[in-house]
Amino acid sequence: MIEVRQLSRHYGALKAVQDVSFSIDRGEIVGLLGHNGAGKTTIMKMLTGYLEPSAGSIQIDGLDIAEQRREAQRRIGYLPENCPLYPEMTVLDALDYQASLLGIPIERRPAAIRRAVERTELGPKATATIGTLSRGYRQRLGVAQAILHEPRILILDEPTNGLDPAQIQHMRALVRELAREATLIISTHILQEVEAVCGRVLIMRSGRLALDSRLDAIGGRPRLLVTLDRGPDEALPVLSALEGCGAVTVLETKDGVRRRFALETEDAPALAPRVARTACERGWSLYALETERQDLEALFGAVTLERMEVPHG
Ligand SMILES: Nc1ncnc2c1ncn2[C@@H]1O[C@H](COP(=O)(O)OP(=O)(O)OP(=O)(O)O)[C@@H](O)[C@H]1O
Repeated sequence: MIEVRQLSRHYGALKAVQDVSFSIDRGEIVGLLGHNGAGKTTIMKMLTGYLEPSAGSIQIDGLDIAEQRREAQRRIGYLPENCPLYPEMTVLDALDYQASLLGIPIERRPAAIRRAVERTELGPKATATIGTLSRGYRQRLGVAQAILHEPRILILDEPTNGLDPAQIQHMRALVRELAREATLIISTHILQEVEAVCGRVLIMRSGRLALDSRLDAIGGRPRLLVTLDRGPDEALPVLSALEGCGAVTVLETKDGVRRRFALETEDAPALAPRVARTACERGWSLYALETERQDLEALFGAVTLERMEVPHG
């Protein structure tokens, strides 16, 4: 659905985006993650046809954005980072104006506007002037403008930026709702944003794509963490002998009584009940039994650890 090949964009000597390639299938929700200045907005502007790449190609639904820009843009809805809105217009006027810019025929506009208002729950503010809206409602209006023409691809730049926690919850619910009918790319520097709504993450670092991974693949195979009231001398031989258990590592001693062990295994859900049964049979106290997963935060930290300067020249 989206094919990006060796995309680069330079601003003078500054290499804002360098040699980035990825493809996105229909129905995916992809988080584009990176520190400030990593190149996220530059990529989004190129995907939406508002900025020309210095090198590389972008295909949207099989259309080359350099050659069939208008056609490709018709398939895309875009919420820019600072969505420009006219404060003196009402919500309905703004949507009507946007519908005309999008080329929606006049007879189809009322239905398109009604549907966008319903989906973004803007009904109570439909006749309010934009200048009186809260930040949350303005963002919803930005999204409503982006979905008026029912695009197959939605690109949202920092959709929860500046929202309060309740507004963030609402925006996330809206994003999930929108994803039922469209492919979504969401740019953010907030990890929780990606974990809350995305199935896949692209991490940018200094203009380059540092990681492209499905979220459920992050962290690899989880270890089983076991907290017992037994020391390594007693527990290690028993745990290591359990069916399906690989190497066992002693992690730490908790309060002098509880010990934590990490069990490597191909199948943590199958090993967990064996550990519980064995502890019970031996009269050990089992304080905790949990699977370990390297989370996105750890990964993001590792991938973006070196905050490299954007190279010049
Ligand atoms: N029009 C421009 N002219 C010159 N440099 C620019 C321009 N737009 C962006 N840059 C620079 O390109 C780099 C990438 O910027 P970009 O806005 O794409 O990053 P970002 O990841 O979206 O950051 P943020 O999270 O802060 O929005 C930055 O160093 C930025 O200063």
